[in-house]
Amino acid sequence: MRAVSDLDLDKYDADKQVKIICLGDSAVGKSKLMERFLMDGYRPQQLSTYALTLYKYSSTINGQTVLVDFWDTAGQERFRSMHPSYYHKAHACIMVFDVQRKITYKNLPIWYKELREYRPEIPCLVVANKIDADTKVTQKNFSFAKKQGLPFYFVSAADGTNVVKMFKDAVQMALSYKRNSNDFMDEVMRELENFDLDTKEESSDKDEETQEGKPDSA
Ligand SMILES: Nc1nc2c(ncn2[C@@H]2O[C@H](COP(=O)(O)OP(=O)(O)OP(=O)(O)O)[C@@H](O)[C@H]2O)c(=O)[nH]1
Ligand SMILES: [Mg+2]
Repeated sequence: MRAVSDLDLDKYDADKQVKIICLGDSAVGKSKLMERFLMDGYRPQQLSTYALTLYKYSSTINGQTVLVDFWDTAGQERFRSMHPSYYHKAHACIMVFDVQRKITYKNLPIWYKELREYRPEIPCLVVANKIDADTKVTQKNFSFAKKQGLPFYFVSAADGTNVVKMFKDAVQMALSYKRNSNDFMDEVMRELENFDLDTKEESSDKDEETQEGKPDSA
């Protein structure tokens, strides 16, 4: 088994190579989302059976090939803390919770705090997964993302809803961050404000959180 420190992190300095990490409680669907997105044509490359999985993705954007490494872990999540090298040189973060388990939403501030300790500036997408399990859930107002000024996505790894859009945005944001440009991020934020997902408007100002920024378990 290779230790994370053995990985060649310098490669992420190359122009068109980005690293995107995934955070969130255990069983929210991080791995299933990656598998859903990468299913056709890209096979996950497993570096370690229990510590870290690296999913390789390449895409041609404006005639240029972009290489993306999606980092995914298992196991450590239960401590809600990652090894610093997990964050090292990451260009974007996908932060996932499970709409079926409120606690995973309430834990987002813990993940977000640690992310910002290591990577204060990188784009971070907030992802509500498993919306297939409850069609009404998209009417709920999960305000954490809005409060933090982060892009928010309702997705389902099971039926694929919004998965490609979310990942493609993540790649673009990572590239845009690498180029020190906020243009794409601004564009996405504008677009998501008008994004409808074929459902009703979110109307209520009600919050899923009981205490702002204070999860009820730590
Ligand atoms: N209904 C439904 N179930 C899902 C969805 N995504 C994942 N699951 C289920 O949730 C469970 C956990 O998914 P994983 O992708 O393994 O979760 P994870 O976040 O990678 O979990 P760890 O590796 O333990 O951190 C599995 O049983 C999946 O089948 C989804 O969109 N809808
Ligand atoms: Mg996993």
